[in-house]
Amino acid sequence: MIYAQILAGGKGTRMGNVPMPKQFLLLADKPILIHTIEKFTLESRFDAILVVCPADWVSHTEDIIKKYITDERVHVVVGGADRNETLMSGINYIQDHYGIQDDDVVVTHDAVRPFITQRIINDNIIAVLENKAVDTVVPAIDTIVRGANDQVTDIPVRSEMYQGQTPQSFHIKTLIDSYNALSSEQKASLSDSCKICSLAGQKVSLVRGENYNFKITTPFDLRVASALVEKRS
Ligand SMILES: Nc1ccn([C@@H]2O[C@H](COP(=O)(O)OP(=O)(O)OP(=O)(O)O)[C@@H](O)[C@H]2O)c(=O)n1
Ligand SMILES: O=P(O)(O)OC[C@@H](O)[C@@H](O)[C@@H](O)CO
Repeated sequence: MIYAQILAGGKGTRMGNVPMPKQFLLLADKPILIHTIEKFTLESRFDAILVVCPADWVSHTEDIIKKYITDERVHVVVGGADRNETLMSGINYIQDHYGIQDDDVVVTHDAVRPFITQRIINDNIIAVLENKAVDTVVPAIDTIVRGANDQVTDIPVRSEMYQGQTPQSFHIKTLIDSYNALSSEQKASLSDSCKICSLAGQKVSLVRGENYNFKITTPFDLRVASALVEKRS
């Protein structure tokens, strides 16, 4: 089976003083989350599309899905305290509702990257059917500088530097085994799901993202996203 998992369990604290987690804010005529779900419903190879949201936003999430989406593959799942706990809540849902087979894979995506393209989804599906873990990246445009205590400690070669996006796609059994192999300190330090696999010694393949597939994190990002949507329509 090929699953999609949309990670919508965050609080959006960097968005500042807004009335709801950023994934539920309107982008033009509908919530950011709905734009993202729509892109996944266009892909017929997904057997199920899980939307993992905060526990106290389940009924709101169900309401907006009912309003905007007619695809019966979409299911709402309760997320966790951090992003990887949310990811694993979705995996537990798959285990409980469908069972996990040897060749099952999942394409996971941030709810707040609504400009994902069908090309990126397709490349992730193709890559994850041949590899255990896949990351979507764009080449670093700025030079990346490593620093500590107000001092430069390293300036890595830029052509080897990328910025991580999502989707991040996994062979599900490998993801579970890799996650279970981590210590609780390692789990707490992760800001990225592919790192689960790389810390566990798994190879992670790269798929080309798009600058357009940016994450809406701050009020500035929301203004850029709104301008892009308005220009398109
Ligand atoms: N417990 C969490 C935390 C984050 N996410 C999701 O992971 C994606 C990317 O994370 P980020 O931009 O960091 O979202 P937030 O954690 O909501 O934002 P912030 O860090 O500003 O609070 C978002 O779609 C967010 O909903 C999640 O599913 N579960
Ligand atoms: O570190 P942040 O909380 O901004 O983001 C966490 C994740 O969303 C991030 O790991 C993916 O978007 C891809 O790197």
